[in-house]
Amino acid sequence: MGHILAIDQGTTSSRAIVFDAGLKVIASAQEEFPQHFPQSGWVEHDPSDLWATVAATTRAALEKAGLTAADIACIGITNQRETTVVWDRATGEPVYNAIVWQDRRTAAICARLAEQGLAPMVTERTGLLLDPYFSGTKVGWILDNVAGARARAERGELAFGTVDSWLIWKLTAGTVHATDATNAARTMLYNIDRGAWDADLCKALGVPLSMLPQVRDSADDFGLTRPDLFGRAIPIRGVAGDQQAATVGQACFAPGMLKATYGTGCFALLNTGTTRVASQNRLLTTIAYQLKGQPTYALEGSIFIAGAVVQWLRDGLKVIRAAGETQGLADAADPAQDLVLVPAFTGLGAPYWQPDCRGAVFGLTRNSGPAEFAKAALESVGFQTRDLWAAMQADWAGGAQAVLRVDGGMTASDWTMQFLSDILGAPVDRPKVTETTALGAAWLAGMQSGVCGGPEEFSQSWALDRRFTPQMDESTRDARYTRWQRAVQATMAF
Ligand SMILES: Nc1ncnc2c1ncn2[C@@H]1O[C@H](COP(=O)(O)OP(=O)(O)O)[C@@H](O)[C@H]1O
Ligand SMILES: O=P(O)(O)OC[C@H](O)CO
Repeated sequence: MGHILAIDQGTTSSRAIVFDAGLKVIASAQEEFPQHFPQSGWVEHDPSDLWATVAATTRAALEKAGLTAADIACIGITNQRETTVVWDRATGEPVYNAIVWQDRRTAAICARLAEQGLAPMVTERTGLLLDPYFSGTKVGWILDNVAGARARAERGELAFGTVDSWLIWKLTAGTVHATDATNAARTMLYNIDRGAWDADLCKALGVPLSMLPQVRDSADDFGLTRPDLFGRAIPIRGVAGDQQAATVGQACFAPGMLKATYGTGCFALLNTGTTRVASQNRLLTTIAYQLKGQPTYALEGSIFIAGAVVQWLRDGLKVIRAAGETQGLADAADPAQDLVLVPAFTGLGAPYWQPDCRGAVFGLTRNSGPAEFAKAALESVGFQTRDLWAAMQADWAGGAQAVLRVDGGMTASDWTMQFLSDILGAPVDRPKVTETTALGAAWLAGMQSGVCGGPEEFSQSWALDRRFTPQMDESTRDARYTRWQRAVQATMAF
């Protein structure tokens, strides 16, 4: 007893991590699953793959830890957000593949709803922008494109859930249909002021209220796992979307605290406390976490390409074999050249929200080669973060704290973290524990079960690995950022 199991169901893989009561990682297991791209701009997952990899990695992590279910006090779940699953309540069978957050198939639906004047209501009530990124239009698409689905949904036979709800349903043998407030806040169907599903938005998007899960706190009772799954029923006590779980895992509990997670994309969240802040700079307003019925809000900036630009150097340009090689190349780049890469491979996210523009490189010379490309690629991550940082500083009168906490796979790159600090003109803190997302989910569950202490005690356990401090002089910083802004404007104008 006393151990905590975190399930981290991500976009490309599922992971299970066993923590001890002191939140130290004991063992972990990870499994990738297939991505389906049935048409350009469409991205799907098979919900049974999500479930099978979660069940398998959970068993594998327990085995590696040398523990059984009897040693596990509770489970915390964290998940890729917005991804949409619709299933039959009686059979538990999905009616369609999961439509993934990256999927753009509902762009035309969003454009039509915008023409009807829905955008202001979406932003006012949900804190989001009317965009295919979120779940609402994906649910409508399934009901309108799967034969008989709408009629079945209207008869109350179908259930909708983000990935957390789907996993809870499977783990509890269909006895619990629930989600937490952070995941609900990403659906475009949830009123973040009233803390309830919004009947008007559900009507406008054609989603019957009967399909929706019950919304609970992020630390709450989400039922017991089927005893036969892991050998004993384990209580599920924590749930949060992955970027929110990382915010919690980074102990960003005080207003003004800010984290950025650098994986495939980058997601920055600024804690704005119990007051909701409306962005004037095209950031999202979201729920960072909800404890004891009280939501804590955040401003969020989402960048779609961060670590993915390094994958492009490796798999697209083939100028590196492994991500770690970028550092040596960037160091070797000709300082006289100043390539600017705008990695709008799938459009630009916050604060531009330009789904249709595509990437560009500026400043090429005959001497531009792999080293200059690598340097420009790593720098693009810093520049994009500065865009978010500037929007956050402008949006929040409280004044964002002048330190950025970072996590995610790409923070392994010291070069990128140093440039990030240089271009922000602010310290960048990398913690010792980089399993921040799983840690956040584990803590939520552990606190709810009484295994872990409250936010203050957890904050004290946050430990610094390395602080990067700005080395660039101010005029260089300003000149370089101005050049980036010109490059972005030129890319969007093309
Ligand atoms: N040393 C490194 N230098 C630069 N990028 C890196 C390095 N190590 C990992 N990355 C990038 O980090 C990303 C993986 O981070 P991870 O947090 O596992 O992402 P995700 O959860 O989105 O799959 C990859 O896109 C990879 O290119
Ligand atoms: O699964 P990740 O880490 O790519 O995160 C995806 C985000 O939750 C999408 O909003």
